[in-house]
This record gives sequence, C-alpha cells and structure tokens, in this order.
Amino acid sequence: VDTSNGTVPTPLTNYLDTQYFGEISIGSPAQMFNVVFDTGSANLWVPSQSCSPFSTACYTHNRYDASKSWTYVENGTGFSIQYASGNVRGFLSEDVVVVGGIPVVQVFAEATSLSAMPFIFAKFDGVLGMGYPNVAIDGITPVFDRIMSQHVLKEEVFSVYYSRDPKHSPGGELVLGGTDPNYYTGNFNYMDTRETGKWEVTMKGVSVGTEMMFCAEGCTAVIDTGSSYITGPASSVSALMKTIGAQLDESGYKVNCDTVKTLPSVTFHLGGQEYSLTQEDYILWQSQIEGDVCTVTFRGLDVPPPTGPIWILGANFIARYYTEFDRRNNRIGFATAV
Ligand SMILES: CCN(C(=O)c1cnc(C)nc1NCc1ccco1)[C@H]1CCCNC1
Repeated sequence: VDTSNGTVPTPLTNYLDTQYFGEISIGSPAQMFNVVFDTGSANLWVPSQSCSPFSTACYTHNRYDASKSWTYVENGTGFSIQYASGNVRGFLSEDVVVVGGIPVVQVFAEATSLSAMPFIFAKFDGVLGMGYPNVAIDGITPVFDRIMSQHVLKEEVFSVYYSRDPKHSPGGELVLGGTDPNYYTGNFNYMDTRETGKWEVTMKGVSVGTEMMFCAEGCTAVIDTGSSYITGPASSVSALMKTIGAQLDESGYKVNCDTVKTLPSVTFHLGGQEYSLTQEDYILWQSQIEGDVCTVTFRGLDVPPPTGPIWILGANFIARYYTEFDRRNNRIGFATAV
C-alpha cells in the first residue's frame, strides 16, 4: 500500500445503498473482517469466537479467535454499547489491527452477544468507530487517533465516498489522510464541528421545496457515516412525510412510485450553504415481484436530551455530498459527489 503521499484509500462495498463497509484485519496471522467506518461511534468491535451459539447474529458473521493470534494481548474488561437500533456486549482484547495497510496496536471489543435486531440484517461483521476519543466507551483510544500518532498521514483528515449506483465498483471509498478528487467536483464548503467533540454541526434549517419547515431556530445535525438514512425528530419527519404524501408501514415510509417525479427537494441549511436532496437522492426505488416499492430514506427518531433533539444525516446524504472529516481543524467539509 502506497502511503508515501500520506493518503491511504480503502475500497468500500455498497449493499443496497443502505450498508457500506470495508475490510480490515485483526491478529497475526490476519483474520479478515468487514466493518462499517462509523463517525457516529468511536469504538471498534467485531464478533468473538467465544460468542454464545444462541446469538444468531454472531455465528452468521466472521468471528475473532484470540487463540489463533500470536500478537493477541488479553484484557478482559467488560464492554457494552447501545445504539438506537440495537446493542452489543462483550469484553476488551488487544491485537494488531490493519486499516488500509496501516498497522496499529488496538484495544477493541470482542462481541459475545449481538442483538438479533438489527445485526442479523448486517452484511458487515463489526463497526470501526471513527468518532472523537471523548465519545469512546471505556476511554479507549480510537483507531484513527492511533494512526494519527504514527505521523504517516499527509493531513489529519479522512474522507468518505458512498456510491449510489449498486453496479458501480467500488461501492465507495474511505481515504485516510486526504480526499479523492476522482469522487467529487467543485470546492469543499466547511463548517466547524460543535464544541461537543462529536462529528456534529449546527444546522440552520430544513426546507421542503422553497418552504422552511423545520429547525428554523437552529438545531444539531450529526454527520453519521454509519447510518443508512436521514433521521429527524419523529414529529418533524411525520410532518415532512405528510407533505410528500408518504405512508408509514412496518418497514418505513413509502410513496407511490408514480408520484416520485413530482416530489419536492429537501434542503439542509448547513454552514451558510444549502444542501438539497432531490427525489432521486431520498427515494429508494426497488423493483419487486409484486411491483415497484418506493421507500423514503427518512426515519423519525427521537434522541432524548441532552444529546437530542437532533437530525442525523446518513449514507443517503453522504452519497450526494462527498464528506471530509477534519480532525486537525475540527471541521467537516462537503463537496458535490460525482
Ligand atoms: C452500525 C450501527 N448503526 C446503524 O445505523 C446500523 C445498524 N444496523 C445495521 C444492519 N446497519 C446499520 N448501518 C448500516 C450502514 C453502514 C454504512 C451506512 O449505514 C449506527 C448506530 C449509531 C451510530 N452510527 C451507526
């Protein structure tokens, strides 16, 4: 891997425009895992060889086997992480983790129990948190911080490209140390992260068509590379869905595919710029046996204070706006993705 120019690309796989993940190795000899590079969390976890056989989500994925790695160091401290969508429990271990060809000695979690929901639907094995150290559980130094302290990167930034075309290869790309001009046009517009030490910014409003409908007095937006959709306060999202004529069913909001071309843009006002998503960007069009299904890639999610209420901008936003996460200057940059 050429790190001589200080930037390291990692190709990502795109699963149905809803899951993007790349390969890392843990241990010697290398044990391979597919992980989500997730700016919404700051810990690395993968399923453990010692997970309970009753944990379906565990044995249907690659599992780390400490007994097969001569660079394994025991730790054993308990670990548990709660997501809105599920939870992970296990214990800490230490081993050599290789990301984009860069080796780091890393404390990570071996997951011994994974909630079936949502992880039986995961095409990835684990999650590699790209968040700030202050949100890391058990105070563990995150992978990217370990890489930065090796001074091999040209810049203390990382960038994410998510393809929207399932046939495009690669399905996406993570760059450590810089950006990849092949995947964006025009200039970056930057905005400072909030002092909370998270990948979140102040949003100045959300418009539907030309009408400012939500967050007019300002609110928080989390830029989360590990979330599939855009989420907002449930009341706001249900009002938004009503405006576009979407119906909520057990698997999310749906619209009649015949109406898709008439749907308005949804615009997020961030850092003095307007980031619009057209219906192509926010409708997941799936041709199924019983006919086409058009899912709106917005979900209602009420995050309790003090963190919430927040909007979370996920994969469908990042697929349209190539994103640079700048740890040196504590800012986020967006450029139009190609
Ligand atoms: C990884 C856990 N996450 C998911 O939203 C999630 C859950 N379950 C499945 C099956 N997939 C998920 N994300 C797929 C994906 C990959 C890249 C873009 O979206 C979130 C939890 C909150 C922090 N940020 C990450």
